[in-house]
Amino acid sequence: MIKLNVQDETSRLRAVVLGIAESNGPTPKIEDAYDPKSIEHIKAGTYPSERDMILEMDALNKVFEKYEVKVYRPKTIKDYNQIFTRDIAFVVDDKLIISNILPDREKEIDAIQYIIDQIEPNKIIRASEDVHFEGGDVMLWNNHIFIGTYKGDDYKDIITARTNMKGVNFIKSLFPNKIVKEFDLVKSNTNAKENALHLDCCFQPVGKNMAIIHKEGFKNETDYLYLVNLFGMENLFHISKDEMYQMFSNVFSISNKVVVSEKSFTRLNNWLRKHEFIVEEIPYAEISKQEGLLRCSTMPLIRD
Ligand SMILES: NC(=[NH2+])NCCC[C@H](N)C(=O)O
Repeated sequence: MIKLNVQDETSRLRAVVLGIAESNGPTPKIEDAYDPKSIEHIKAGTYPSERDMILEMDALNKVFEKYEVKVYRPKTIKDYNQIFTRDIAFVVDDKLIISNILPDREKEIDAIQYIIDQIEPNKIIRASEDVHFEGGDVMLWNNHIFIGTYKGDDYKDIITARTNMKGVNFIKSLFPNKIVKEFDLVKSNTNAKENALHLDCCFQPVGKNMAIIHKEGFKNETDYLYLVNLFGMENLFHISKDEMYQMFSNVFSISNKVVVSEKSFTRLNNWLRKHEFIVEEIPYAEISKQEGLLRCSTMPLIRD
C-alpha cells in the first residue's frame, strides 16, 4: 500500500509518478493538438522527437535516483502522449484526487490504474463529469490551496482552459479547513506567449517563502497582488512573457533546498543559487515545446 502525504510543493520528496515519453506517437495533426506551443512547433517542423524527449525524462529520472526518490512510471499506451502526469491526478494531504481532464487526454488515467490500486480506496476521490480540473492548476501552500481557473463565458471554446469554477468549488468542498484561493488566468488558444495554460505555467512557490511569478498571467491585478501580499515583493522572482513561454515557473522542487531546473534558465538558476538553493540543471527544452516542463511531468505521492 502507498501511504500518500503531500502538504505543499517543496517538502522533501519521497515518491513520485514521472510521465513517460515512450510511444508518444507521431507528430500530431494541428487539429489534434491541444495547446498553442505544440501547434507552433508542428507548423514549423520542429515538434520534438520521441527519442529526444526520452533522453530528457531519463535525465530527470537520474536526479530522482540521486536523491533516492521512489519513482513510478505510467504503463505505456501505444502512440499516446503520457508526458504530463501532473494533470491527471494529484495528492492533497492523504487523498488522491482524480482529475476530469481534457477528453483528448482521458486515457492517460488508465495507465496509472496499477498505482491507484495500491492506495486505500477510501482515499481516492472522483468528481462528476461537469466538474473540471487538472493538477497543473492546483497548488498547495501552507494553509492555502491555490487554483488556476478561467471564468470567461467562452470557457467551452477555450481548449487551454482546463479548470472551471465547478472544479474550484468541488475542491473547496473537500477541504473546508483550507483557504482555497482561485486565480482567473489569461488564456489563448493561438498564442503561447499570451497563454497561462495552467497555474504552474505562470506561478510556483520554491523554498519556504519564495515564488516564481509572471504578473501578466493573471487576468486581474488584484489576484497578482494577493500573492505579492502573501509572499512579499522581495521574495518573488518575476519572469517576462518570453520566460513564461520558456516555462521558467515550471521547475520542480525535491526539497525546500533542491530545485530541478532547465539548464538554459540562466537568470532564474542564478537567482536560485543566490538564495542558497542547490539547482539540479538538466536538459528539458524539447519537452517544453509541448507547453509543459518539469512540474507538469511529475505527480508527487509522498513528501515529508
Ligand atoms: N501542468 C501543466 N502545465 N501541464 C502541461 C500540459 C501540456 C499539454 N500539452 C496540454 O496541453 O495538456
